[in-house]
Amino acid sequence: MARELIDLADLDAVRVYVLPMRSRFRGIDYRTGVLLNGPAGWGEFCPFEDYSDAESVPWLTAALESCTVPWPEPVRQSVPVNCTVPAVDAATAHRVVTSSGCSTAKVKVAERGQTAADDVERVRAVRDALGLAGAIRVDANAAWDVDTAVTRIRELARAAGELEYVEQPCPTIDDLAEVRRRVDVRIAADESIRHADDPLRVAVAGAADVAVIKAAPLGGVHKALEVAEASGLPCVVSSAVETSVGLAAQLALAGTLPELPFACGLGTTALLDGDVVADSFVPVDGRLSVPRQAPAPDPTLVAAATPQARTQRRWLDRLQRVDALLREAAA
Ligand SMILES: O=C(O)CCC(=O)c1ccccc1C(=O)O
Ligand SMILES: [Mg+2]
Repeated sequence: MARELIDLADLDAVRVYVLPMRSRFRGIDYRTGVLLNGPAGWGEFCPFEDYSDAESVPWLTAALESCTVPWPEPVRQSVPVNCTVPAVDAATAHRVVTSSGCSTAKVKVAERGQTAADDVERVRAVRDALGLAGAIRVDANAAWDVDTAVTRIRELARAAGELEYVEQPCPTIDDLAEVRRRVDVRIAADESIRHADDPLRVAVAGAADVAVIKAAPLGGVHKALEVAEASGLPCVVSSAVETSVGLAAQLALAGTLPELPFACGLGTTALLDGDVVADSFVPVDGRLSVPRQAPAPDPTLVAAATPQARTQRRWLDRLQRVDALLREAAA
């Protein structure tokens, strides 16, 4: 596959966008990225601002894959998704769930500056909004040590009635394995599976019940499918809070996995205030369709999301530097 061989100068369009987040998420209030148009359509390059150029290389590989080669044949036409509840107050959490129409919710917990009681209240509100039939998973983004994780998971499981899984309670694989032995809630690995060259089967075996995979940081749909297979675990595809252009690749991945036993973390356009495509990927009855290619941005929406020249310059420079690294790696 010659997807990384396209010259950036040969792309038909390169557009920088900035969209506000509805609530602060992962410490950010705005999402920024670059939309690329190539021979096979559109792709999105949107590594978080704190990522190094080296860490951003697979994000560019994924974006170029999307605009230069077709995705593999999907095995399903739509996928169930969760709504994502940021570390907001209980009333807001209730609204987020109710307005999503999803029957699975992923709740952010262990946010810096908040208390265990804040998490319990948020999870109670989410259960109230979902009803007993809904599923609740929580994501601690590696914030806890082992003992804290064991205590908090038990508290949150009680508040939720039942937890479907807890995502990345602790930073290391060894910690995950120990927490997994001590609680009877499933453990999902997310941050532990960020690089396609992580020695997966060995690393995650015994430490997790579920693997969270993302097309962009793993270098695209094809690469992420290999990672999924190597993990030997049931997989959940989760977004990087892209626009609908980048989300399309994640949906292609979710549509192609041989097994999809859990809802995916792809209901995230709700986290953004706006989109760059007219027909935004908003879940209907808790599901999203699997597209065959990324949707084309709407010129009016892109114009409205275009930042000032300084921000454009910064992102185009970043794109050039990461592209240079990608070429070095391919040479
Ligand atoms: O999985 C979801 O519901 C939404 C995506 C999400 O939580 C996320 C989005 C960007 C970066 C990290 C994460 C994460 O899962 O930790
Ligand atoms: Mg996570």
